[in-house]
Amino acid sequence: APSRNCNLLACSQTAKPANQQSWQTQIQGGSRQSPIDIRSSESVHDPQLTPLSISYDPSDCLQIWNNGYSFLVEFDDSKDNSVVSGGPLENHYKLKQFHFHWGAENNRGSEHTINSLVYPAELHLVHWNAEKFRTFDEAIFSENGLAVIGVFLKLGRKHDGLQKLVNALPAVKYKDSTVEFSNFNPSCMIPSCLDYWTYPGSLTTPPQTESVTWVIMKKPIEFGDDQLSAFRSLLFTPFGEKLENMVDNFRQQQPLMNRVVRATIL
Ligand SMILES: NS(=O)(=O)c1ccc(CCCCO)cc1
Ligand SMILES: [Zn+2]
Repeated sequence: APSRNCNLLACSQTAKPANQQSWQTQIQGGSRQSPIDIRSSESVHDPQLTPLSISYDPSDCLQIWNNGYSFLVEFDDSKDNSVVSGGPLENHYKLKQFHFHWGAENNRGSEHTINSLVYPAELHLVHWNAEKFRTFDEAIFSENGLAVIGVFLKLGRKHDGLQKLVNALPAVKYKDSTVEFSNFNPSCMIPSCLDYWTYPGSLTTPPQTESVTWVIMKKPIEFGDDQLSAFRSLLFTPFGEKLENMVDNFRQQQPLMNRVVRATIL
C-alpha cells in the first residue's frame, strides 16, 4: 500500500472528533451563542420577571417534518391563537414549530445543562415576534426576533400527551418526509411549575443567528424509555441512503461571555 506521505505538520486531513456534527462550528465573532451551561448560583433573581403567558390552539397544529436535524411539529402562524408573552418578552410571539434534541444514550442529549447536569432530551418551542416582524424568516435574523422555550425531559413515567406524537414518528422516519398532524396541544409538555431562567442567545443550528430570547423551564417533564427509543429510530438520512439513526443532534456548549442569566422567583 502506498505510504501516506503525511506527517503531523503537513497532514491536512486532521480527523474531527467523532461526535462533532458538521454544523458544530463556532460562528464567526459570536458573542451570544447557545446552548450554555446554566450555573444556578450565578443566575440573578429578578423580581420583575412575571410568569409567562402561554396559550396554544391545538387546531393550529399542521404537520410533522423530518428536516434531517430533528423532527419539527409545525403550526399555522397566520392567526394569533398560539402565542407566548409576559416574562422577559416585550411583545407577543407566535408559535411556529417545536422540536427536540436527544442523545444516542441516556447520559447525553440536552443542549442546555443545569450546573453541568445533562438531561436525555430537550424540547424547544420556537416562537417569533409578530408585533415587530412580518415573517418568521425575517425574525430569525433580527434582534428580539425569536423566543424559544426550552423544557428538559427526564426518563420516568410514560408521557400520555406525547404518545400521540410518538405514534406518528414512523411516518417521518426519513429525512425530508412529512406527515399531516393535527389537534395537538403543546401545553401538555409545559411543566406545572412555571419558574424559568432567561438569557439572550442564538439558534443552536444553522444559521445560529443571535436573535433568540431563551426561556428555560426550571423543572423537567417526564417521558418513557419507549418514547425516547421512538425518537432514536428516526433517521438523519433520506430514503434509499445509508441508514444513520437520528441521535446526538445537540450542539456543544458555548461560552457565556458577557451575559447574565436571570431567574424567576415565582
Ligand atoms: N434549536 S433552536 O431552537 O435554537 C432552532 C430554532 C429554529 C431554527 C430555525 C432555522 C430555520 C432556518 O431557515 C433553528 C434552530
Ligand atoms: Zn432546538
